[in-house]
Amino acid sequence: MSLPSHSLTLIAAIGACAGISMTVWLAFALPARIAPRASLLMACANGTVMVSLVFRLMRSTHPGGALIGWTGDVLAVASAALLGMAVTAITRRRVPWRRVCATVAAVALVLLIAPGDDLRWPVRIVHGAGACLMLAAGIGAWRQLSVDTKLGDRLTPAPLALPIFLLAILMAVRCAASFVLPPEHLDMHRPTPFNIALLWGGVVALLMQNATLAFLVLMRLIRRIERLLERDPLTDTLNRSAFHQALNHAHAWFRRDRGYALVMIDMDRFKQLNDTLGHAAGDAALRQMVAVVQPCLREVDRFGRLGGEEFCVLLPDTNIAGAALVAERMRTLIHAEPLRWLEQDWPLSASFGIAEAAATDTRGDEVLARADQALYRAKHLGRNLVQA
Ligand SMILES: Nc1nc2c(ncn2[C@@H]2O[C@H](COP(=O)(O)OP(=O)(O)OP(=O)(O)O)[C@@H](O)[C@H]2O)c(=O)[nH]1
Repeated sequence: MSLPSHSLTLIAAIGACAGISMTVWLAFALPARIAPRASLLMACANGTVMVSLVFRLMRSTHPGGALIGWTGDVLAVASAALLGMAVTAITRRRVPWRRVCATVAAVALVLLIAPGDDLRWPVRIVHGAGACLMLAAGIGAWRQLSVDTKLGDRLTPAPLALPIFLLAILMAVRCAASFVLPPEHLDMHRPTPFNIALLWGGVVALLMQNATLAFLVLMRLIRRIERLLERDPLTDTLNRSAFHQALNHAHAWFRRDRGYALVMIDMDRFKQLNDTLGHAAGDAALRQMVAVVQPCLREVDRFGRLGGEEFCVLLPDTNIAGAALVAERMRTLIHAEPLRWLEQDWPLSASFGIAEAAATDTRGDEVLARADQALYRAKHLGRNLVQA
């Protein structure tokens, strides 16, 4: 029976895929500086795959070179560890450097004391450890993608974690094969159907892994750009256009029987603060006000800056009585914490106007206009007040 391809061609294909991927990830990490930490780890992982393949091939051509074989094996485990760390870097923030380095060092030590003349031992140790590392990375990626609400609203974790699990399965299969197959069949040079199938799996898994990680990096980038487009840079609340979008969305739901209320907030005598303490103090007061009222809000509430020192909070599923309670709590908290600036305290306060969506409102802007009128009344009645 003629085999579909020679194993050496497939090993070269894995090396070429790893080399091309390494170059792309290096371009991501260095000139483009896109997710530099994860990209650099992916470049190192692919580079290590390439170098380890060369060393492990040399083991067959230099059968006596125990050090060559050992280096190739350690690099193979290191490549699995680096791939796992890259996945962690892109899905989580903290990479467990110490734990992974200790695992690779322990595997290197075990490989040193294992019988060098029997290929089954390095295959068991390298692929057993590699499978465990990839499994841990896959589970970590799955968990993180399941709880990551920023990505979770668009992506499901299964297709993203799948290539990592595929690599873990391939490594586990080769580890298991070392208990069943005769040692000479474990040499990947030999074009046995098992080796060919495993090598094809390696090519596919490597390509899928790189494509998935690149996709995740791009998703993060898109999220960051979207965030920059919708956020106010000073206070990190929604900017005017993003808030209006949220308001229109809430009003569309209101027509389907989901009420909402608005709370307009305007800092009192802010011009005086700016003129006395300076613009930087004014900016600090705005940031402090936002930080102080944030704990009063639920996750579904939307907080936006409409301009200057004027803000608005959208409270879904809330009536006017609920909005009054929230606004009163905010008012008390703002007033309780003066701005500490250059060793002096400046009293802060804000006025509030609240309104609830009514059946006669055709657009969200009409509710906003009512909240604005209520705010005007609060200012007119002496400030530091909530008005409906
Ligand atoms: N520091 C700072 N000041 C701002 C910002 N945006 C607007 N302002 C200032 O906010 C002040 C708003 O002043 P007014 O509209 O007169 O309001 P006010 O002094 O708070 O008076 P009342 O609302 O009636 O209590 C102006 O001096 C603006 O220059 C900002 O981003 N940072």
